[in-house]
Amino acid sequence: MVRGRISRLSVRDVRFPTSLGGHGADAMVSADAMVSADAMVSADAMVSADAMVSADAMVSADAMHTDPDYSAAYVVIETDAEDGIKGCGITFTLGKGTEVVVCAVNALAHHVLNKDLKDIVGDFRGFYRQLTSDGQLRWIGPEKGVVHLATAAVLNAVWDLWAKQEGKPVWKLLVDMDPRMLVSCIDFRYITDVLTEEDALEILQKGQIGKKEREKQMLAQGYPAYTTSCAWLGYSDDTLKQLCAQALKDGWTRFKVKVGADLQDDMRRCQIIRDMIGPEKTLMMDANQRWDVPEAVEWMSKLAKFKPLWIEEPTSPDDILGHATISKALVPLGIGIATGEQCHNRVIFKQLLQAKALQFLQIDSCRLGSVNENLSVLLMAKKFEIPVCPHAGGVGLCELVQHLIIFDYISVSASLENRVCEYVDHLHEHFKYPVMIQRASYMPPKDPGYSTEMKEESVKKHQYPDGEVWKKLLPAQEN
Ligand SMILES: C[C@H](O)[C@@H](O)CC(=O)C(=O)O
Ligand SMILES: [Mg+2]
Repeated sequence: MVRGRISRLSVRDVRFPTSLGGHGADAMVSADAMVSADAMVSADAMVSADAMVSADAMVSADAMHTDPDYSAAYVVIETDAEDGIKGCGITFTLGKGTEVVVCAVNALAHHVLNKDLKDIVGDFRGFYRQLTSDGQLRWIGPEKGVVHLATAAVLNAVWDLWAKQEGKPVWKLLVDMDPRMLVSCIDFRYITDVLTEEDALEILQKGQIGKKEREKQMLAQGYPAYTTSCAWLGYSDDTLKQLCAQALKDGWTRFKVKVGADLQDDMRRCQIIRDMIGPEKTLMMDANQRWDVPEAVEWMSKLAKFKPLWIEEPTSPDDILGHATISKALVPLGIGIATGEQCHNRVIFKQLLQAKALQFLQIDSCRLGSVNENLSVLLMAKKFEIPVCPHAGGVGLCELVQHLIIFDYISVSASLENRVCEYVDHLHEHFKYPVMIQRASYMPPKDPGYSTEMKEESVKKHQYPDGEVWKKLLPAQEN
């Protein structure tokens, strides 16, 4: 039973210095500037202040994410109910970006404070619309960029609170929810030309057939995953080989490699990985928006010999027609286009689908407007029969998105064909309910909530700029 009035909202800037080990880097970092990847295995194995590399030292002219300190704007909402249950929400950012998102969360807070949770979830579409239509904040969106990341953090906290009060993990809350209620959480504004409320209801009603069996299957086998942990651009060949060998030992069969900085370097690294994983295992490539459209086609035609399943983010995430052109050129070579981790909202996804611009759709639990907007994208993907292969990694993205993709399989897609969810092996130790991977698959979480709650000691230690970790690092940065 949903209860309580939201009495408090707090938001904190939590940053992990992952860039020190080259983790998460999708841009080349000069060898001199690099700190050994081994130095940064966990937050506790912190590198010393001397090892801190200034961002400027790493940035090259065509840099993408050279120094990604994985970070989160971490929102906690409390209610006046006696149960003391809190809702925790995050959105994923990189370093400095967090302080901007924190401001936006504070600017949105008045929409949540003093609201009854039952009124929020009783008209979730209306509440979503209220947050995304704030008369003044809308101008710096709408439904995109910082303000939308902030919306995601707040709504993720609301979903966590709701699921915790119901005593269910979010995936199960969604699976058990009546299709009409699910539909009532979605804002269909701007997408009714491809998905109406009636279409959504029909898809969800069809999804009821065989639901119990699929739930059992998920609980027994989990949802298939691929790993991005072996081949960040910041890793040396030796680190790549070592991580790849370990991943093979651990049973991984699908691997993603970062490409796009230097063709000869890509050729060498892709050859190393193919040699290690053999011809049958799956290889994906990720360019993180590196190329212009013709360049993407040309570059990928050269990497085609390594048989990638997809090229991810070949160009600007906003260039829908550019993606369509690339897709037309590369699909005959057996390479699909994957994109979504920086897709602003459901409208961009709608157009990517309409333009046949992607073969794999990558939802992101913290970029779109939480579960609400992700539901609309899952349903559109189903309508267009495009497999959803979520973006995860960062900090907490695996924890959240597993709920969405497990729900998608049980209640929407009913298929595992060509579907796989990203996994990155960083920072899970900071979560109270970390993901569980078995046999290279996500095992459905059993704890109530959205797996968003962080350990308080981790938050305290990594809070920027006054957490213990940053107090040690910052003086070196200032020198
Ligand atoms: C900056 C991030 O690490 C980004 O490179 C992640 C990404 O593209 C992915 O996981 O895919
Ligand atoms: Mg990517």
